[in-house]
Amino acid sequence: RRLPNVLILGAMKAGTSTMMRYLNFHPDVHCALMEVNYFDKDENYEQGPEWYRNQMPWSKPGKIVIEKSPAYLQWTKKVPPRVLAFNSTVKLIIILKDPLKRTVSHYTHRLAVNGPNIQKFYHYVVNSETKKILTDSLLIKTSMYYERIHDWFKWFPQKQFLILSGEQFERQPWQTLREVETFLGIKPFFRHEHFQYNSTKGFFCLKLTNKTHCMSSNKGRAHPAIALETLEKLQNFFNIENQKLYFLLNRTFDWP
Ligand SMILES: Nc1ncnc2c1ncn2[C@@H]1O[C@H](COP(=O)(O)OS(=O)(=O)O)[C@@H](OP(=O)(O)O)[C@H]1O
Repeated sequence: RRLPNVLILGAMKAGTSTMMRYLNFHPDVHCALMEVNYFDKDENYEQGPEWYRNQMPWSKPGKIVIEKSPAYLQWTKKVPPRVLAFNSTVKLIIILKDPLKRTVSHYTHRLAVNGPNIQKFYHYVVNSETKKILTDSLLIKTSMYYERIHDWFKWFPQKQFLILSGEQFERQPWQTLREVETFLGIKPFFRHEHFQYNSTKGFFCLKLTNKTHCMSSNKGRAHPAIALETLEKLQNFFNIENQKLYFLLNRTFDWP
């Protein structure tokens, strides 16, 4: 077992599990298929690097080992200095998706995990007294990409990051995977003809041999209807956040 030389930091609900599932088929890659949460959870970090290594898959020398824990793009004060102390040359991948859609997906995830009796979406994202956006709520904090990535850029040079569009990954996974292959310096493996659109799921599935690999039913869930007023309020908030992100990265994404 070898320690990872690539981390997928997040964002939670931006397509990170699908990315890991696909990359694990690449002959030069081994992926840890569980989220290890080594750098964010103190009780794991305190176990030390040997513990971390033992959570990794078996791997052959010279291959790429990838771990992903989307919490690494949530706890961005604590995690980056720990990662720097671990490996200053580690490659870092981030997938971003329209922050409004990501926030609703995050809430949908909570509904699925905790049941229908949790608070309404509005109460997770807006302070009902001040009517201000709850920037400390994990649902919002995770979608504040400018802040999260800016925190990471304090510790690692930009050239160590690959920042991907979750929308492009959904529409043309073969293209996004080619970007990853180039970034990792591994041979091109995934091709357009390996992907079949599944109209029931509403997503592409990977077909390498005669077996088709679709994500399970907890990926690509139907989202609950959210009041238009709440969505507009959030969109106004994210418009400003997104502009800051575009300036930081010197590129735009196709979000409204
Ligand atoms: N091929 C394929 N199949 C199914 N789902 C796909 C796929 N590609 C991307 N997605 C999107 O991935 C979203 C879940 O993101 P993550 O895997 O990052 O979630 S998690 O953080 O690991 O819980 C998931 O979000 P929801 O639609 O809210 O379930 C999908 O939008």
